[in-house]
Amino acid sequence: MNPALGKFILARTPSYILHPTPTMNTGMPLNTGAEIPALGLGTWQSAPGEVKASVAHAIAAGYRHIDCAFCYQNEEEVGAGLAEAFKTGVRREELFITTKLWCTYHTRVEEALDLSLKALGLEYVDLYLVHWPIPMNPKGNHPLFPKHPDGSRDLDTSTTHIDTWKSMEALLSTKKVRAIGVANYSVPYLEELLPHTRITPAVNQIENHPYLPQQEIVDFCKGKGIHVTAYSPFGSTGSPMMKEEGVLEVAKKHSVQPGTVLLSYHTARGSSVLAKSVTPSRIDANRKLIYLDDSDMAKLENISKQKGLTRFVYPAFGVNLGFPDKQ
Ligand SMILES: NC(=O)C1=CN([C@@H]2O[C@H](COP(=O)(O)OP(=O)(O)OC[C@H]3O[C@@H](n4cnc5c(N)ncnc54)[C@H](OP(=O)(O)O)[C@@H]3O)[C@@H](O)[C@H]2O)C=CC1
Ligand SMILES: O=C[C@H](O)[C@@H](O)[C@@H](O)[C@H](O)C(=O)O
Repeated sequence: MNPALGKFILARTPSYILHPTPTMNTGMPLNTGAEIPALGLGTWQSAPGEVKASVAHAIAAGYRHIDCAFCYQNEEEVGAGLAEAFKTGVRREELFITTKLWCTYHTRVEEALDLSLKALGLEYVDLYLVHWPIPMNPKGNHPLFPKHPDGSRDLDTSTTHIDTWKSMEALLSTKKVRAIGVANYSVPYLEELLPHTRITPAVNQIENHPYLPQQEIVDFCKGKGIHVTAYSPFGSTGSPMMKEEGVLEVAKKHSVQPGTVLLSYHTARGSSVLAKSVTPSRIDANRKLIYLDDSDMAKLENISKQKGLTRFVYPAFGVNLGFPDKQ
């Protein structure tokens, strides 16, 4: 097309077409050909007695993406919430369910998946993630969090996350997973893994918010066709980021709640995002996403430039996970 004509058309195209407002179920493309809904309900630290109702409420309110993990020890209750939703006529294929391989199961990948599927009451998950790239002793003093007498984590050094990935790849032919991916992978860990993969991870799920933009990972993943899902968008437990001044300013400008800004920050970057709540009114409020323009994003990006980086989730594995803020 003639460049001048292109410019003319662009100048007259309404901005809502150029920058369509994302919705909670905007599908974001994965390298498998499937799509992941922009917003997912988180279930970490959703207590027993609360999580069934929160999952059922979220699905009734329109959520289609639920994030789970074996180590959250609540998959059975999540499954009860899913069963409730199915009773109302929601079909399995309308949902996008993620769960994760826990560290003490790196040498028992299919066994771990089967345990999660049984608890969730599902025949398959849409996405199965390696929760952390650190294998832990499967025969230690605790099934999930084995420790040495000095209190340090009991790691399994007889295997590596590359071996784990090969077992993940083998799951695809079982039809019990639609896609496989990783979580908490830094650039150095991805660089170590990718030369050994037959299947590129579909997703890298990482902590992400204006206090921890992790632009280097977001850019690296984009270049490799790996979709980024952001976790702890509110700063995790107690949602500390909701009170951040820069976030409040952008929220005021758009007449929305700070949570809307914190969630929309990710869709503006092409990432999906997980928001945890067990409170019905918050589950409802978190559905709203808006379009943030370059000036909004610049303001949000400025927060960590001025205040420094904060990482809220960093379990004491006792190894260098390769994140620049933790060197
Ligand atoms: N792969 C991984 O290693 C990790 C994955 N994740 C995933 O990401 C999800 C989200 O991250 P998470 O760390 O849980 O934290 P979030 O950043 O989602 O924050 C959760 C906290 O925010 C509160 N909250 C939620 N919505 C609102 C609202 N509208 N107004 C005020 N407060 C609100 C919740 O309270 P309440 O529930 O009481 O309403 C809870 O205290 C997890 O649940 C999990 O699924 C998270 C961490 C690590
Ligand atoms: O997904 C949430 C987090 O990764 C959580 O599973 C870990 O932080 C875990 O509690 C640990 O101590 O290793």
